[in-house]
Amino acid sequence: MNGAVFLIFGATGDLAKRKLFPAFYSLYREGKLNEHFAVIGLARRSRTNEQFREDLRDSINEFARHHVQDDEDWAKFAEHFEYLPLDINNVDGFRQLNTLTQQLDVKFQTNGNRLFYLALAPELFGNVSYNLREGGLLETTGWHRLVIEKPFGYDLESAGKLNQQLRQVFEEKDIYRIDHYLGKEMVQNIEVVRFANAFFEPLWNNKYIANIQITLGETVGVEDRGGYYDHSGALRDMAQNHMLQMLAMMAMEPPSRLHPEDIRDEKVKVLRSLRPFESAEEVTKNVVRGQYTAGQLNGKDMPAYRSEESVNPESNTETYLAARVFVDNFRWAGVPFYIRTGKRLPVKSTEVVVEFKNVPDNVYLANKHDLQPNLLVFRVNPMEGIYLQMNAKKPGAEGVIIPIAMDFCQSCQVGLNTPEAYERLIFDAMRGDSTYFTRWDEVAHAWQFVDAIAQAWKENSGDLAHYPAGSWGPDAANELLAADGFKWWPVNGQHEGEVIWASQS
Ligand SMILES: NC(=O)C1=CN([C@@H]2O[C@H](COP(=O)(O)OP(=O)(O)OC[C@H]3O[C@@H](n4cnc5c(N)ncnc54)[C@H](OP(=O)(O)O)[C@@H]3O)[C@@H](O)[C@H]2O)C=CC1
Ligand SMILES: O=C1O[C@H](COP(=O)(O)O)[C@@H](O)[C@H](O)[C@H]1O
Repeated sequence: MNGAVFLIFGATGDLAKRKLFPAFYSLYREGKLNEHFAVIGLARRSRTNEQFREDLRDSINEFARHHVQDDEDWAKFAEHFEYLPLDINNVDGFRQLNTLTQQLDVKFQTNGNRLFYLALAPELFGNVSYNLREGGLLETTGWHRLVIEKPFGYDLESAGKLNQQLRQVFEEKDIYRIDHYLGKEMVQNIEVVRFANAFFEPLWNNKYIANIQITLGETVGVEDRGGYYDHSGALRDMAQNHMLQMLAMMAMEPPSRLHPEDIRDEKVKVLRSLRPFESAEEVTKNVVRGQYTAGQLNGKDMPAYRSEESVNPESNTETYLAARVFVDNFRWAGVPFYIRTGKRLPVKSTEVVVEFKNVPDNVYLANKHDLQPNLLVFRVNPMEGIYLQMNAKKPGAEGVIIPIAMDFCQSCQVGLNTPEAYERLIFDAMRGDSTYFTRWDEVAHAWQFVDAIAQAWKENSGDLAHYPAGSWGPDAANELLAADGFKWWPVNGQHEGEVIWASQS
């Protein structure tokens, strides 16, 4: 690693405080950031370097997985951080920023490498990139990379405009679009489990898989992001990005090489193969949307979405979505992918369940055993691990078959040592590895797919179902699977059937 100056735009904001600064500290503590780095925090409000470093220390103590040990250690880390008040619309401020960056480049020997992290509202991305160029910040011999946060646009058209603005200044290879789900340990593990195991790879197709279910459930409501969320909803906030990215990881073909572009090529082929919804009727038949009303969660009263701060009291924004999606290619023809996400659900849990088809009518089925399907579950969040359910003979009992499980709980083993998604992604951006960032064509295909849903909803607000906070969403989401002869499998370690053996070690 040859060092870099990191310029964090939006350094006084929530993302910087909760995710970015803690990630820098963990990288430093783990030796992944050597002494050749500097961080410049940028935002409009005034802060001295000392105040900024105090804020930094508070955020690390509150949110980082490594806490600050002693003052000497802290001082060594903190001296890499400086703050400059800057309004991104003020080009002169960028010239001043360039001078400071050059000084830090010399001081920490970072070879002219610069990473610009835009933890800002997307409307500001275009101006920042123009002003980076006008301010001379791209005139060094090192590399220049732009890391940007979601949401990347509001629909295909706005995303396209945003992309054009960025591309006037940066090449695609230097744009790192964050989807923090791609930084999660178990999402990255999907490809390893799929492609490194002889007993999964041959079965990974429509001959053996009945359906795939992706659940991304949250107990939280909209917290202090009501203004943003009411404009976005679950479709744009979660489905367009995290859910379709996970679907692509599950469905993609094996890449020919483990090169970022090869992996992204395979993912984009999946997104291109999503069967589009051609009419409002198709959307109604395949997509359920809901909004939470007042309810109870973990014994506490929860307000209705429409009573949340900064939310329109008559809002029709969806806080829940479930959909039946098909990938129209040779491997997946006829296999439904069911996706669901919602706020104020009973548990925080992200899981992907692969339900295998049952064995043919063999001697066991002929004997009228009620065989449970085999399940492979990727537990992404908060518990991390892999769960495999199969059928076996109940010990001692005559002819009784029961489901047993192999339950690998990775988070029980490595616990706090698992790097946080942002830590991993900042490290990758620093190394120039774009594998787990989204390329423009992926983003564009994902928008194209969800735009058809958004358009149908815009024309008909009548099919918004309501669900009480603390429930699993509208009944229509169960009916969606029941119509195909399936059901949602329980998540968060609450699987059905008599599990007689679970290994947690
Ligand atoms: N918070 C989160 O968990 C997540 C956030 N994101 C995305 O990250 C981005 C940032 O989010 P978040 O941190 O929550 O937002 P905040 O509103 O908390 O922070 C916004 C930051 O932008 C700065 N800012 C605003 N206008 C200007 C300006 N004209 N010039 C310079 N700085 C400016 C603000 O500082 P000041 O007022 O001092 O100028 C502040 O530091 C958004 O795109 C969001 O969607 C994505 C996923 C999760
Ligand atoms: O991007 C987002 O993700 C979070 C959920 O992320 P997780 O890592 O906590 O599962 C979600 O709450 C937020 O609305 C969305 O913008």
